[in-house]
Order: sequence, then structure tokens, then C-alpha cells
Amino acid sequence: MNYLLGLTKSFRFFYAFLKYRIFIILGASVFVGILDGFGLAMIVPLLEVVDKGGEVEGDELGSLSFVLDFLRALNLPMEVSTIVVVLLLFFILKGVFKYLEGFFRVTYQQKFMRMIRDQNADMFCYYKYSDFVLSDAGRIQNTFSAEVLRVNQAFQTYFLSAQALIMISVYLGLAFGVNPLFALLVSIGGLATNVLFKRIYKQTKVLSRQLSNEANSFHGILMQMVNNFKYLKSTSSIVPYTGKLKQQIKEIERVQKRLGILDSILQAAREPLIILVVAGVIFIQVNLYGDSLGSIILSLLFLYRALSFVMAMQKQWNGFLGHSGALDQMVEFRDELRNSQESFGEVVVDKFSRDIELRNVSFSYDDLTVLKGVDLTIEKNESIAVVGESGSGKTTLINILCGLIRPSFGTISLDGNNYEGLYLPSLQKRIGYITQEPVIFSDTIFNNVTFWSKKTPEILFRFQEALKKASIYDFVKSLKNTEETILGTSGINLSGGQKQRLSIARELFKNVDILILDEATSALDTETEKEIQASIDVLRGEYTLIVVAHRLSTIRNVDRVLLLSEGEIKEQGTFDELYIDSERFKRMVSSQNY
Ligand SMILES: Nc1ncnc2c1ncn2[C@@H]1O[C@H](COP(=O)(O)OP(=O)(O)OP(=O)(O)O)[C@@H](O)[C@H]1O
Repeated sequence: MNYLLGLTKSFRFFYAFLKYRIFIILGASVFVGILDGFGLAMIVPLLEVVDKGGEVEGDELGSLSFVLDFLRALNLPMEVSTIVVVLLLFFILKGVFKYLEGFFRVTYQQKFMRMIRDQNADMFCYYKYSDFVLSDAGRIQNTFSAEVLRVNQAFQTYFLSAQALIMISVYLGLAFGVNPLFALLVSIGGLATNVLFKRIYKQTKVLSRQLSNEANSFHGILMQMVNNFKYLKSTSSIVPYTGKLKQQIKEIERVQKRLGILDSILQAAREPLIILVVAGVIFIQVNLYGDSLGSIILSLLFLYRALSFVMAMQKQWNGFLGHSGALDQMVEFRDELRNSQESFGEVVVDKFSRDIELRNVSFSYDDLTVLKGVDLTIEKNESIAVVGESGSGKTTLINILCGLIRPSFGTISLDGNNYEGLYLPSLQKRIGYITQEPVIFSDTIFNNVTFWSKKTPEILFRFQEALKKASIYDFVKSLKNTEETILGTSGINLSGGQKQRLSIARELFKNVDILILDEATSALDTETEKEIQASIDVLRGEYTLIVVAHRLSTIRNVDRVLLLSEGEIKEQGTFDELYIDSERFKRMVSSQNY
């Protein structure tokens, strides 16, 4: 029963991807089974002809005798050669369908894998930022890589198991036709062995789910180890952290070992049990019912075939259960992604021409109000600095401006169009964002800046212009491989200031209207500070510039400084105005020894 429930639940998942194709795979199996059965059935008349050297009666074939009737209707002589040719024909046809069965399974399995990967990538692309920040990065990584492979295994074992079930049904059907008693005994024998294995199946399923969870944790720890490598290394925390990783590896080993042991028990116990059933059936048929030799031989053939498929089905099904945890996790994860998809309006933004307006904007995380009644108009090409103590809501304000999160109350609009009605990706294309920790990909400088554009003369010109504007052109030219120099984990390392200027170049290359610069919180050295101030001064007036500033010296020349405190804009004005009018601002500046 559980088997059938498991079959249908997973069937729905596979069906959602492959639709009618599933029936092609399973249909081919039905033909394989039937042709094999017919082929085997031919052995009985063959023995009869050899034995009696004459006409064949075919009584032992039961309802399968129609095959012989058909041959007779064709006026074919009932000789050894005819029967051998027909037998051969059945097995050749079976071979063809066996090939088709494998061909379709493999083809659709690959298609299924591609679809699942593509869809996951698409859903991740439109994953709501607010939900993403609460998600488990290790789980995302694991589900997108290792778990997809386990789902692939689940697919394979599922279909091999379903194909085995079809073969069993076909043989049982044939067996019922030939000898109903035989079929009944096989069914009872098969069911009896299954009951014995039930506990093992259940345990396998539980362990499989556990394996997915352990793998999620492993990926989470590993990712954090990679991301925080510098810190862990420099503080020698890497040794205890590696211990944590090893502990997780041990957990995975433990679960996988238990899964392996259960499978070994299943494999070892299966054959003796099946032989017991076979022996029992032969004993009953010969001694109690005194069945004829032909009927028993055919029964035995079907019995042998059916039971070997029972064994195959048990093996594949247990394999499927071993991977079904991954399937469950994939279903859950995809449901979560689906429920966390962004929705957008339809108005496409081609350019930013007037202003961004926030009216009475508030934002809360559950009970925590982070922004309160923010009223703000940012004119095109205005340069604005947002300052305030840690936790005052600066990043939240930027996230709202970028359309990453939506205000809990109030409205935000661009050139008079409410964000709710905008196709936000088109707005986000107009925004350049230089994050606190500048984003550098492990690739060439050219690809880092142009985002893998083709190197045409026009693109190269734009690339160089962007480098010049971001004041990093001379540095790139001074490198041995110039713009082909590889950066990131597999290439050269840049200083903090260089990374930031390269990120600025990337955003300028994109030809954006709005530039957001989130300064690093860590104390910058005077040289980098000066470089950043220079960058800001160059970009001022040409772009709508929003700087989240921690080092106040860098924003000396912006048009307007907003002082955020506890989610409210408490003061605003030029740097000098605030320095005179605002005690709080003055204190902040003084504390930085400005
Ligand atoms: N996903 C979240 N869930 C719950 N609270 C959050 C979340 N993100 C931020 N907060 C809280 O919102 C408040 C404002 O955070 P925000 O990141 O906007 O501050 P900030 O001014 O940018 O701080 P910093 O200068 O330290 O980066 C903080 O109290 C923070 O703890």
C-alpha cells in the first residue's frame, strides 16, 4: 500500500515535468513484458513437437493458446522450424522494445534533469529578496547541486522499479491465463516477502531524509568556510571550524553507512526468501495438484521471471526510497521558491528623467519598525548621502529604493509612477549598486566590467571609458595582461579601493542613471578614503548619486546629507549646514576626527 502511495505521489512530481512521455516509457515496458511472455510460451509447444514429433495441441498454454491458433489460421505447419522462428521473432521484437524502453528512459531522464535545473534557476532568479535573506544558504546550494543528482537517481530507480512492477503484472496476467493457482501462489509469496521488508523500507526513507538535511548542513558549513576563509585563517579559528566540518562529514558517513547496511540486508535476504517461495510453489503444484509437465515448466518459467522482477523491484524501490528524501526536499524547496516569487507591474522604465519620491514610507520586520514615515524626494542627478548610526535603517532605505523590498506603508514612485505598477527589473537596470564588499567575479577584468560582453571595438571603447571615469584605467593598463588579467579567487587580488573602483566601472559601463554606493563600514585608510571621495566628486552631477556613508569625510561635497536616526530622517541639508545646525551631526563628524 505504501509502495502504491509512494508511487503515485512521486508520479505526480515526474508527470508535472514529462507529461505523456511517462506513458511512453511505461508503455514500452508493457510490450517488453508481453513479448517476453509470448516468447517463453512458445517453449512449451516446442518441447511438445520435439517430444512427440507430431502435431501440437497446446493445451498447457491455457489462454495463451490463441498464439498457436493464430499460427494455424495462417496455415503454417506446426513444426520445430515454425515454432523456433516465431519464438525468435518474439524475442527480437522484445529486444527492440527493450532498447526503446531504455532509450526513452534515458532521453526523458536527461530532459527531466534539464527542466528541473532550468526551472530552479528561473525561480531563483525571481526569488523575493526579503525571503532570500531569511533562507538557508547551505540548503539552497545543496538542493541546487548534490540534491539534483540524487533526484536524478530517484528518477532512475523509480522508473526501473515501475518497469519491474509492470513486468510482474504482465507475468501475473500471463500466469493467470495459464494457471490461476500458480499466479495466486506467486502473489502470496511476493506479498509475504514484502511484509518482511517493510521495516527496512521505512527506515530507508527516514534515513534518506536525514541524509538530505545533513548534506544541507555540510554545504552551509563549507560555504561559510570558503566565504570567511581569511578571518578563520588569520585568527587560527580554521582548525576548530574544520573540526565542525569534519563532524558533519562523520554524520553523513554514519547515515550513508546505515543506508548501505539496510540495502545489504535486503539484497542478502531476498534470494533465500524467493527460493523458498519457488520451492513451495513447485512442491504444491507437483504433490498436491499433480499438474502436467508442460504446465509446470511454463509455470516455472513465468515464476522464475516474475520472481526475478519482484527482486529487481524490491532492489530498485529501496534504491528509490534511499533517494526519495532528496525528492521530498526538492518538492518542498520548489514550493517555497514558487510561493516566494516576485510579482511586478507592467510599466517599463526606459529612462529616469525627473525624481524618485517616497511618501510616508514605513517598513517593519514583524514587530520591529525599521523605517518610520519617511518623506523624501530625490531629484535626477542630485547627490545624496545617507548617514546615521548602525541599525538606523540606511540599508533598509536603499533596499526600498532598489525595489528589493516593498514599504509596509506609504508609497514610492519614480517619475510619478508608483513602484507597484512598474516592471521592477527595468527599473533595476537603471540602477548601479556598489555594495559594501565590492563584487568581484573569478574572471578577467574585461568580463568583470562588461559582464561577459563580446569584445567588439564599440564595447572595448565603452569599457575603456568606464575605466577612465572610475579612475582605474591607468592601473589596468599597467598590468602585464591588462584587461585580460584574471581576478578573484583564481587570480590576482586587488586592494579594497581598486575593487571598489572596478565595481564602479562595471556600473558605469551599464549606462545607468542612478548610482548607489554603499561604503564599507570598516575603517578605510586615508588613501582609499581620498580615492572614494575623488570618485564621488567625479560622478556628482552626472548621475543620481546615493551614498551610504560611514566615513563622513568622503561626502563633504554632496548636494544633501540625510541624517537617519531610529528609522526617521531627523535632519537634512548640505554638509556645512548640518555641521552648523545639527549637534548630532557635529558630534558624529568630531568623533571621526574630521
Ligand atoms: N531580515 C531582517 N529581519 C529582521 N530585522 C532586520 C532584518 N534586516 C535588518 N533588520 C533590522 O533592521 C534594522 C535596520 O537595519 P539596517 O540594515 O537598515 O541598518 P543600517 O543603518 O544599514 O545599519 P549598518 O550601518 O550597521 O549597516 C536593524 O535593527 C536590523 O537589526
